Amino acid sequence: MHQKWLHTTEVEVETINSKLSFYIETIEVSRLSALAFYAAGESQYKGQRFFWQNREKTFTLVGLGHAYKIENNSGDERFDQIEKQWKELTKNIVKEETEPQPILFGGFTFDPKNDKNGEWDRFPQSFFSVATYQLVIRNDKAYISIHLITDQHNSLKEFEQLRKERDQLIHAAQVKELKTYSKPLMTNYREPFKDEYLQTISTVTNLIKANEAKKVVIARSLEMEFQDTISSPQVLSHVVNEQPESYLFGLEHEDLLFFGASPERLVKVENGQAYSSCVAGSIKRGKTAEEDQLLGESLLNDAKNLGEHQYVVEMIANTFEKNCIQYKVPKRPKLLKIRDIQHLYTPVEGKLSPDATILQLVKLLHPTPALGGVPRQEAMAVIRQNEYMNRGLYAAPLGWIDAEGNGEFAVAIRSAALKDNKAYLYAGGGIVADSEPISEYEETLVKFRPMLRALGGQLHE
Ligand SMILES: C=C(O[C@@H]1C=C(C(=O)O)C=C[C@H]1O)C(=O)O
Ligand SMILES: [Mg+2]
Repeated sequence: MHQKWLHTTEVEVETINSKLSFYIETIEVSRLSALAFYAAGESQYKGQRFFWQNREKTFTLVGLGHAYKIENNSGDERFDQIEKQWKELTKNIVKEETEPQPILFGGFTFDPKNDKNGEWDRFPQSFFSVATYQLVIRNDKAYISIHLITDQHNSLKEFEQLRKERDQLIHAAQVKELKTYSKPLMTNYREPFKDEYLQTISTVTNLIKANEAKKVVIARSLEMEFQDTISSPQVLSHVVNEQPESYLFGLEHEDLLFFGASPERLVKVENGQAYSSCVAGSIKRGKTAEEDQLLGESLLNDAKNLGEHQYVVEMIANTFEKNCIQYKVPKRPKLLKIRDIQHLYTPVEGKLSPDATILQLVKLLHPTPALGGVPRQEAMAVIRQNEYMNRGLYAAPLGWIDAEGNGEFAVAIRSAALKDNKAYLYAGGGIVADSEPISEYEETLVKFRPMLRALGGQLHE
């Protein structure tokens, strides 16, 4: 395979606690499957990998190993802290010398105040890393960067070691390129707290009718068990093959893999331009083109769904109003059609004010009323009290930033957590005054489908 050396750089870093050196080397490789590169890290870097692909499939990112972790359990301060530490680490990086730049990838959990135990117990409130091996694929070009961040002065030997390993990983990825993966064999399927969930929907509609909130998003989980422990390239390969119209993501933390295929952008910033999307209001896809169109039209005219949607538009527009020099919001929603479901969709776009940043927008936007509710604090309290699970990263901001202020975060829905031979799938929906328990329940079944399919579980048609 063709390889071209691009740059080797050393940057000094001064953090509050220490002086570090940040070594970066990037090569361009002629052609590489992102998933095969991820799979090549199976023995050395299991538990320290990530995978990301944007909706348009113009940007793919894979990370193997943690060159540096930035994590915290700082509640409301967590966004500012991540931003501050990332700025410290990358302050001396000169863009022109390090293209593509080092990327920080990770997520913020949905609600730091949720203390329910379960699969998320060991996961911090914010978890980000710079990968030891970073693969970026964009404009049909693949770049692999080695990152070494160390307080040792003479690291040439260590760096030489990393170069050797990089070449082995590339070789292993080429060997694995055409590998196909089977579906896991499911042995058990549970729908925990189904009756409680139905009851909660009535409780919440009553709270809303009594004016205690206007909208609250209530979610639930499914549990599946498998004959064997599932590898994360195995599930990711199915997601990649089956969900072309979504953000695709996988994030490993110790023995947990969180993965999914979300249609929903929280925020993207590119050269000072910010983009968000209001996605709320749902209906299934039709079996024929005609039925699909009729369903879509009924969604566009349905008062309950338009109500759910409008709360999101108001809140996101408001945030752009305060953080942009100019911004635009279409008057009416369009349809966003993905494999299993169609949604009401309003894109929002604006030119960021000079002092606004992507992480500030993440902090202000999360959770939008598409995942939390209105008013925000009241809705969060209702969720904490009424949901029978800890959302962890489900419905939370997940994505990346670079050293220049560019980046993108999706809302991590249509997602699941995988641990050993068990999977926990998550789905919810926006509850408003006229929501009905059974139709909300059915809406969650449709929303579970992408992950059920990837995991080889039965589909509730
Ligand atoms: C909460 C989820 O989805 C959100 C809720 C929607 C709704 O209630 O109509 C639609 C899209 C998402 O913003 C989920 O998929 O779990
Ligand atoms: Mg809904």
